[in-house]
Amino acid sequence: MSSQSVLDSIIDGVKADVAAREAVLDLAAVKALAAKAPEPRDAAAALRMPDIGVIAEVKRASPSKGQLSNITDPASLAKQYEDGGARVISVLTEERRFNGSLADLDAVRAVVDIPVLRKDFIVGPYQIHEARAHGADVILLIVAALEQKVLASLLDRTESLGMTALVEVHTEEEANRALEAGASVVGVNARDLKTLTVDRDVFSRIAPGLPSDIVRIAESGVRGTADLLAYAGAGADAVLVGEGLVTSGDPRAAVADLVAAGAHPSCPKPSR
Ligand SMILES: O=P(O)(O)OC[C@@H](O)[C@@H](O)c1c[nH]c2ccccc12
Repeated sequence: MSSQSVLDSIIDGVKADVAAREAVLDLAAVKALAAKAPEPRDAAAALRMPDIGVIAEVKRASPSKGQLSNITDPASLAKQYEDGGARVISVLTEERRFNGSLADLDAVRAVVDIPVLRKDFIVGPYQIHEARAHGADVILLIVAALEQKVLASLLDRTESLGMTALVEVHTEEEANRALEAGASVVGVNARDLKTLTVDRDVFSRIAPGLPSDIVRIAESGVRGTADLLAYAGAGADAVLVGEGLVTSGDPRAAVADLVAAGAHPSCPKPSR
């Protein structure tokens, strides 16, 4: 058997799940639903605001840790994140490894006023229209999972539907591909999706090389304010936090702590 990375095996499952959904609701039908969805909220503008933004994630489980939190009411969790000062809510919709769903996305989008990110492994246009149909304002595009032409066309499609693409990279080469595809919001994931190891220094190696007009998001590994400050020092506009919030016991307070650290005069500020 050839050696399959974690990412490859997740993508195989996602493709099977997308095919099953598309057999029930075809592309034309999902496009029609997307056209009737509420207008997208401007996430790029939210992320360009002063101070360090917090993107708070609804994350039940992960391939590296298994179950993280028994989230029975994702809408209430998202509302607590919003009350704590989050700028964007991320909702994992991948089912097999992250135990998420589009129902979680629906529930969250209905109760918050800030932009919502559909966090999934996007492999083709169907999921982009589907994200919009379920109210997503932002979608994640993972460079490591997409060929260059596909990445560029999915980015175009995302923007033509009025949404923002958060383009995720883990290496300099991937960062160059993201820029070449036209990304304006780049996320540097400290977690290598092929091996699941976390290295927070990946952000400080890649972010300074990005053009100054690019919004820079530091993803993964934020367990407290010290991690936020370190990412801010390396040029982050925002941090994306999952595990640290869902395991905190008080999600509103945990977000509020991060937001306060990011607004403190001693915190390095985005240079734009
Ligand atoms: O739970 P953490 O370490 O705070 O990480 C959040 C987020 O960065 C992580 O969930 C993530 C980043 N990129 C992804 C891509 C797919 C699935 C999940 C992710």
